[in-house]
Amino acid sequence: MTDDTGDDAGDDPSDDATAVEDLSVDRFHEALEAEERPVATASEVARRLGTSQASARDALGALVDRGDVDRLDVEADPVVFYPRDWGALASRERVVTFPKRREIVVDRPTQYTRARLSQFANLVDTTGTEPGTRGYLYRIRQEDVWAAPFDDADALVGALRSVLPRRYEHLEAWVRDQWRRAHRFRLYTHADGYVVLEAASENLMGNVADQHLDDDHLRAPISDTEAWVNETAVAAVKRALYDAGYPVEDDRDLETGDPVEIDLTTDLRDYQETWVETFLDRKSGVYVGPPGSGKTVAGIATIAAVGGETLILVPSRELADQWREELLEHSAVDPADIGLYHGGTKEIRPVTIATYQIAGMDRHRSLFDSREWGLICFDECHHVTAPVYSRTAELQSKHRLGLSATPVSETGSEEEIYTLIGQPIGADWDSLFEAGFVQEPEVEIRYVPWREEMARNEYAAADGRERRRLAAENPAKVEEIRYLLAAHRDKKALVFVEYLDQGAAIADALGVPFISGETPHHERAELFRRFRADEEAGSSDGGSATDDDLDVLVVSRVGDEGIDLPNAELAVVASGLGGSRRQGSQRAGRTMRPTGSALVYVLATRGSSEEEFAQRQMRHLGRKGVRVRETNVAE
Ligand SMILES: Nc1ncnc2c1ncn2[C@@H]1O[C@H](COP(=O)(O)OP(=O)(O)OP(=O)(O)O)[C@@H](O)[C@H]1O
Repeated sequence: MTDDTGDDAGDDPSDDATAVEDLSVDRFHEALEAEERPVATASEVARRLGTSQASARDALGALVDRGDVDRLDVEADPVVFYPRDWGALASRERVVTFPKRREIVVDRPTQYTRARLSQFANLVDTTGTEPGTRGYLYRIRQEDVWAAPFDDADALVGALRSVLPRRYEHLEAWVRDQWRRAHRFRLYTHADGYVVLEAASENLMGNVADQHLDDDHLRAPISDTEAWVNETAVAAVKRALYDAGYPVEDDRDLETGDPVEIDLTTDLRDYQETWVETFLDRKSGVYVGPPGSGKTVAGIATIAAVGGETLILVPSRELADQWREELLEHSAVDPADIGLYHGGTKEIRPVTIATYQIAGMDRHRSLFDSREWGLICFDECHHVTAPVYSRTAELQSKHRLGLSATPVSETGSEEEIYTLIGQPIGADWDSLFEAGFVQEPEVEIRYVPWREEMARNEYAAADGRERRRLAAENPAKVEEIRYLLAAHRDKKALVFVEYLDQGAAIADALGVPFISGETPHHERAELFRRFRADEEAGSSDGGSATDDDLDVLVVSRVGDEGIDLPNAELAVVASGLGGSRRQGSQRAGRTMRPTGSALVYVLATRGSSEEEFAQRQMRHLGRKGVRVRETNVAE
């Protein structure tokens, strides 16, 4: 271990006394800001404060003793210092920019700053445990710039400048470049009724469009910069150009819906108000929150605020009826203004609720395609299947709203949802748990259906141990694991399995390592080290994961044998429900940190003996005072 000593230790010692007295956490923070790094060595702090390295080190040592700053000794490197908690730095808002990474850390952001940032940046993470002391990490991604609700690049850059402490030329240039990309292609309706793709230059039409579009996407060129679009390929054209980095503006003319009068009768909670305001600003987005967090109610408030004809798409008829009831409960809408469009009922009203199934069918297409909806709301949007996506992508609407407990679709691609609906809004689950609106369970049992006919049949035909194994290895569990990891992407997770084949298959599907009894000891030790590494590395590189870090491990029984992974915050028990009760609660215990913030999800195949085991285990845990919740996963 090397200390950060010596380089300028010979400075005038009279500096030292003043520096030690002077160095407040605030000044340390200013030094970090100037360095554009979340950590700093004593030499760097000394340079920024204009004092000697030795005195800076002493002053930092004093801050460490007071508990405001932490230090990390990195082998063969100088010691680095970093604030223990961004939130403990000051009671006022603080914005630190890392322009190269296009990241912004805001400590105690005001509502204004959060609202502004949400227009052009994505909330990646929050740190700290108390709501009032949280640090917020935002990242500006290209799709955030593309979807930013501004009239022009100047207005967007103006918004950027209004929250950042100073100007960042490169960052602004990048933002302008991304903005430009999003305004190079446009679709419009020709006076004769057909759809035209227009490029900003001949070169774009010749190179970009030619390279990325298929022959059947365009019918014929109209000019050097315009082409006649095959009307069944509108969505495909939008998708292909989006993937090429050129999102298309859609200015097609469609029949305009009538205004709708709906008064909300329920008072929104603060966070719901923020969701709705953010949505109105952006005109599109996905409300992402845990089950029961009030997405439907926020959706109804959005319908009321938009006040235009609304199409609500839901996965099942039952949900269509439920939506109708919720609309009546939370708003003063006239029941005659709500139409149901599914199965035998085919009503189009100011607020129409239809199933995805109908929306994806060719013969109902014109009903949806021929008008411009004020708002389309995609409920449970992660369940939307690919054909429905391509169909609804062509639906024209002024506003698109998705509701989801996870932004990841069943095809495993969140890009799809972001492209077709909009950016996630309100993904900060922990604050909902903290505010007590939604109770975070300690253990949640999720009953997973069979999704593959073959697996279900095999199960039905088997017996004894084989039957138990097949229930344990239900392939639908893989999607469920993916979903849970995505919903908690900032948490370190362990996935426990009983069977080696299953472990290997899950690890393969997720692209993460699998540790079993067959894994050589040194490899196992190395993987555990990388899983634990983040906490330490987090302080030396500002929390961004290095290539070496592991966030997810699939572990077979060996994981149960007293290994110590204190930073695991999430456990998914994919199989092993036939095991002893002791083993079950041990698995739960493994991830329960002293703070009690770990979550355990137990997956049980619906209609199998796993269900019974899970319930028995649940009663056992319940008696021990553990909060347990049961959830049925939709088919
Ligand atoms: N602002 C509010 N005031 C009072 N009750 C509310 C409010 N928002 C939501 N609720 C209630 O909380 C419960 C959950 O709300 P809601 O159905 O909107 O959640 P959700 O996130 O859509 O849930 P799910 O994902 O299960 O569909 C409902 O009983 C609803 O009436």
